[in-house]
Amino acid sequence: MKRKSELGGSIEVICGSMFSGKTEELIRRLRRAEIAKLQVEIFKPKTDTRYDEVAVVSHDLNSIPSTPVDHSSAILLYGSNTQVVGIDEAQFFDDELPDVCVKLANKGVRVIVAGLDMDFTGKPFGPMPALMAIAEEVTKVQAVCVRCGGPALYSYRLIENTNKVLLGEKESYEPRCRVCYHTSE
Ligand SMILES: Nc1ncnc2c1ncn2[C@@H]1O[C@H](COP(=O)(O)OP(=O)(O)O)[C@@H](O)[C@H]1O
Ligand SMILES: Cc1cn([C@H]2C[C@H](O)[C@@H](COP(=O)(O)O)O2)c(=O)[nH]c1=O
Ligand SMILES: [Zn+2]
Repeated sequence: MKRKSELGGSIEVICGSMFSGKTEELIRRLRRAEIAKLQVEIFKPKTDTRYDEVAVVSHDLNSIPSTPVDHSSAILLYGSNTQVVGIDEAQFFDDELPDVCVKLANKGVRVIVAGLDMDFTGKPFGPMPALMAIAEEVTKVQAVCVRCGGPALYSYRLIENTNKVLLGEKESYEPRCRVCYHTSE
C-alpha cells in the first residue's frame, strides 16, 4: 500500500487561445515554486523553436529555462528529486503525455501543463482534452479579440495553410471572440 505522501501530487492545466497568457501564467506558478525552494523541472516539445531553442518564452519575452524533449516519456527520465514539473505547448506532445502526468502526480509531483485547447479550426488539440479530463484544476484564460476587444477563445489563422501544426505568432494568427471568429474574414 502506498503512503499518502507518495500520492500527494496533482495535475493543473492552463489552457486557452494564443496570446491568452498561458505561458505567463505557467512561468508565474513555476517562479513561485522556485521561490519556495522546490525542485522544479520545465519541459517543452523539441519542435517548438519559435522564440528560443531551449527556453520557454512568452509573447512578452518573459522566459524561463527548459529542457526540450522529443517524446513525453523523456519527462519521466529526469530528476528523481523533482517536486514540480512544468510543461509548455502541451498540444504538440504525443498521446502518452496524460499517462506521463498521472505517473508523476501519483509519485507526489505537482504537474503544471499549459497548452492550446483548440487548433485554428476550433477542434480540440492533441492531448489537451485528455489532460483537462484528468486534471485536479483547469484554468481557461482568454486573450483580447483583436477585432472587437471582447474576450477571445479562438486562434484565427490569417494565412492559407491547412496543416494542423504551423508555428507562428502575430503574422499568422490572431485571437478572436466567438462572433468575430465566425463572421469576419
Ligand atoms: N490580443 C491580445 N490579447 C491578450 N494579450 C495579448 C494580445 N496580443 C498580445 N498580447 C500579449 O501577450 C501576452 C501573453 O503572452 P503569452 O503568455 O505568451 O500567451 P500564450 O502563451 O497564451 O500564447 C499578454 O500579456 C500580452 O502582453
Ligand atoms: C492555433 C494553432 C497554433 N499553432 C501554433 C502556433 C504557435 O507556434 C503555437 C501556439 O503558441 P502559443 O504559446 O499558444 O501562442 O501553436 C499550430 O501549430 N496550429 C494551430 O492550429
Ligand atoms: Zn470579437
